[in-house]
Amino acid sequence: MSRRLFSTLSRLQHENPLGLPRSGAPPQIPRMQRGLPQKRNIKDVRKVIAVSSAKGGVGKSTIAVNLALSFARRGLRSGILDTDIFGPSIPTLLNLSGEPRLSSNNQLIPLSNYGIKSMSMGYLVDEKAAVVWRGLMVMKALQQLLHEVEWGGLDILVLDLPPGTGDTQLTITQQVNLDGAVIVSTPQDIALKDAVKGITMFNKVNVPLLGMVQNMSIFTCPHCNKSTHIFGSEGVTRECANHNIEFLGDIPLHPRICDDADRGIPTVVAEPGSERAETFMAIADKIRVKLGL
Ligand SMILES: Nc1ncnc2c1ncn2[C@@H]1O[C@H](COP(=O)(O)OP(=O)(O)OP(=O)(O)O)[C@@H](O)[C@H]1O
Repeated sequence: MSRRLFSTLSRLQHENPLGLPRSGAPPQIPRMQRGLPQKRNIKDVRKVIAVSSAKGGVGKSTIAVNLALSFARRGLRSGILDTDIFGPSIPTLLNLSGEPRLSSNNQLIPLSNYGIKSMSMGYLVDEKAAVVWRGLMVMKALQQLLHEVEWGGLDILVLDLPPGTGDTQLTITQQVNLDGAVIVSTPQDIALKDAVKGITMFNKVNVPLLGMVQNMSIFTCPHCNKSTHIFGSEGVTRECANHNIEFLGDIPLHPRICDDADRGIPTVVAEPGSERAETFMAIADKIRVKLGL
């Protein structure tokens, strides 16, 4: 972990983990700066996109990592930044672990696998430690993940956003110049309601919506070959039409996608010739063209 991040977090975490005043000592909380922070570019990165799903568990990280890998397969210098402080998935999905090294100017050096660079809170702290973090610690950690990583020249960086439309998502959209956002949803009404919240948030902060991806839309039984729309079929296309957003593609519910993710070899790498991998590639191509890459 970066020395600065280490020292700030340890101070906040160990001296006063819940921010309660101690007798005789004021809480060790850094002063907040007044006003909104300035939006900044991420250094040495040409295009930055966010993959978001206001609802949890709909496959956002799976899609984000497969998109980053698809960009790399097209010859782009690609990376992924896992901004989920409380439940980072990227270390598992890329089968990576260990502490990142520091560059000579004290920046975190990304960990790489399958031809993409990655950074995640999961490399820096034990997941159990972050669970008790207060808002300020989360914001501080996030700021460092966003602006203290030495990407060393990327064509595209995919930000894997945590679920929701709260503080973390707003901080990211307010602190980073995003070139666009991709919304992931299942076709289920309860997921779509949250997806619409995500659309509203990105519209409010003037981040262009690159499109929506429908995940887990169809399941084909390997025994009888019958296809079923477990969560419905048209939900995402309907919301795309309602909000004038491009429908980017449909990923099926398939046990191989889940198994490959769990063993740290995402679909695009594990079964590159499969229809599923081709779908990820086709979605990445649409995004690439929209971004002019
Ligand atoms: N199309 C799919 N077919 C089968 N399993 C899938 C598919 N997409 C995602 N999964 C599985 O669903 C689970 C949730 O996926 P994932 O972690 O990508 O979702 P998420 O939206 O990022 O979740 P979180 O809210 O925790 O960030 C994982 O076990 C993943 O392997």
